[in-house]
Amino acid sequence: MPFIEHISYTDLERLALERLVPALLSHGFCYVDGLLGDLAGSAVLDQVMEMHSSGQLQDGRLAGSIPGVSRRSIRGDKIAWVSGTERGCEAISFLLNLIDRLISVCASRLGDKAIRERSKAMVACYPGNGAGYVKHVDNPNHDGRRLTCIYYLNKSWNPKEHGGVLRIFPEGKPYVADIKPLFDRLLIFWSDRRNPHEVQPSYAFRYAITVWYFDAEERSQAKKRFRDLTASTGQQGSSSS
Ligand SMILES: COc1ccc2cc(-c3cnc(C(=O)NCC(=O)O)c(O)c3)ccc2c1
Ligand SMILES: [Mn+2]
Repeated sequence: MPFIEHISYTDLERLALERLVPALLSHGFCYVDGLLGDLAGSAVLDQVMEMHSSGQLQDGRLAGSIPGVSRRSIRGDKIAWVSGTERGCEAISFLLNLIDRLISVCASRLGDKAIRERSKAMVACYPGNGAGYVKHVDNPNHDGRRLTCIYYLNKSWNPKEHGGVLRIFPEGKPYVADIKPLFDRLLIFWSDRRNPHEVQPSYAFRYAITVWYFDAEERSQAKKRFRDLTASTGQQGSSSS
């Protein structure tokens, strides 16, 4: 049996190991362009636009309401949650499967062996009326979300005209990172307080698909806290996204 001099990684694994993992460890965020290619990327875009035009995207909710402050002034997106098995989501399912494989390779190198599950995919459209999303942290209080992955779908996006830049304010760093929501771009960042971020006002339809990957231990602790809370207050626990 000849000695195998090298293990041939697939392009996906090479991308994860040589680009994504080093960037996540050093900067806490990274993005990849041309993830699916034009054909598959356009198939995902077509399915998202069909969801939008058929009225399947609803106003994005907030984790908690603030008296006297309109929800829209905080986040103006319209969203739908998909598992990928729905009819008309075949291309979205292909995308989710690819991101799952990418993250599973990364997780083993990020010291996060416990990343075993993720949220459903949040299909979002900022309607282009100047709405954005104020500066926030996705997971400020240990709800289990470890990585945020956002796949952008916006062809010929010009921030000067359309705005809609995602600005990340990496904790403790002297710079901000402005990420254009460009077609076939995948952005990955730590979901916790390391990465406060905002969506600047958008002046054209701005499509994205987001999935959050959970740290299994933190997620189960958060679910336990939620069960204890609802048991002690006697409220019906709402299903969390
Ligand atoms: C309680 O139910 C829900 C349901 C959905 C929720 C979605 C978000 C969310 C968080 N971050 C972003 C973001 O940062 N987007 C960056 C970009 O598009 O470039 C975004 O678009 C949406 C927050 C809270 C939610 C609560
Ligand atoms: Mn966010």
